[in-house]
Amino acid sequence: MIQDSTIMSDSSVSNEPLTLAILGAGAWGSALAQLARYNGHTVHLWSRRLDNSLAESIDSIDVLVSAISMRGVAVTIEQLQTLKLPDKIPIVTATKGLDPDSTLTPSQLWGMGFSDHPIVVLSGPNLSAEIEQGLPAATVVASEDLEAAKIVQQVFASNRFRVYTSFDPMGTELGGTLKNVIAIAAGVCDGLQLGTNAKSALLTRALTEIIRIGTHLGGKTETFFGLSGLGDMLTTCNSALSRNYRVGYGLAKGKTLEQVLTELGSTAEGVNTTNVLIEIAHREQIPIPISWQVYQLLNHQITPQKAVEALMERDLKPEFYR
Ligand SMILES: NC(=O)C1=CN([C@@H]2O[C@H](COP(=O)(O)OP(=O)(O)OC[C@H]3O[C@@H](n4cnc5c(N)ncnc54)[C@H](OP(=O)(O)O)[C@@H]3O)[C@@H](O)[C@H]2O)C=CC1
Ligand SMILES: O=C(CO)COP(=O)(O)O
Repeated sequence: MIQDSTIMSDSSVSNEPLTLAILGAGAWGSALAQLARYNGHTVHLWSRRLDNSLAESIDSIDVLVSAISMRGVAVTIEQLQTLKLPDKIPIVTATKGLDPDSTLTPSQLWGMGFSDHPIVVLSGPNLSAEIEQGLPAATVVASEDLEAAKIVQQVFASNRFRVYTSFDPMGTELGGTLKNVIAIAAGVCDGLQLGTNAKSALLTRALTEIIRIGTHLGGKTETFFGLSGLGDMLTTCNSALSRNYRVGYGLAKGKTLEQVLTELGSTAEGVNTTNVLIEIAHREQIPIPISWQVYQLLNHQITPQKAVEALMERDLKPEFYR
């Protein structure tokens, strides 16, 4: 029998200290910087607010990591294209969002902007506050270029952060992105105190919905059952640390969206993602009933209570189609 250690060991990837640029010094960029430094790597952390230039930050780096919110991705790619990025280094995208102008994912934008570089998606159940406390967590690094994924795996993997590789960047990225919409619904469910049965039904049907549209967009079914899919959905939908969950919870408690977002004071990607997702679903004719209720709620077209009623009163059907 082949031993697990035989399958896992990989001597082709070196453990030597590397130099990284991490773009985005918000909650996630800072946590990723802490993980890389814990492994002895040098990190140039860049954001608009910090007093360092983008050109200096990418000088002589081995890996580029983007942990910028969705709204900053396209503009940062444009800025980087005017600079000299070291040849062929892996570009890691850790953003969970959809671009409102093109409806593309961050990895698609990076791939179009830097077609000579391997693109690696990093995504999983990774609440930054828990990671910064040193609590154990796991994630996925996915790329069509396995060697690049293995380099990124070595950069971040440690006794507190377990990193798996995957060949499915689209599925990995969409799992982390689409669950933010469902986290808003989960926050509503808990804010309205609908109970554990309702929450389980919501999350289970939401997974079916994510798989329906996620596979249509190119993700693999099994990826959505993994860490970056179901795993991240469970984390985000069950934690008050999640900003998307807090959006839904606040709306259920009668706050306005504007009030909730002001109180959060940081990125809740699910709000923008919902709008873009509905545009994609209409274009591609894919039914996504839970996300549709979230969309109506965020756009002041329905109350939280009416959204629940609408989901409960849909046409009856088999759970699975053959
Ligand atoms: N926090 C978490 O637990 C996790 C977050 N993520 C994802 O990571 C991404 C970032 O989240 P997070 O760090 O929490 O968010 P924050 O709000 O804490 O930080 C956002 C970062 O994006 C930068 N940014 C925003 N707009 C622009 C712009 N127009 N141009 C350049 N930079 C910009 C900000 O720059 P500046 O500092 O200059 O304002 C800041 O560094 C999101 O997509 C999120 O879904 C993924 C996993 C875990
Ligand atoms: O993606 C996350 C955890 O994996 C972070 O969730 P929030 O953006 O909702 O805080």
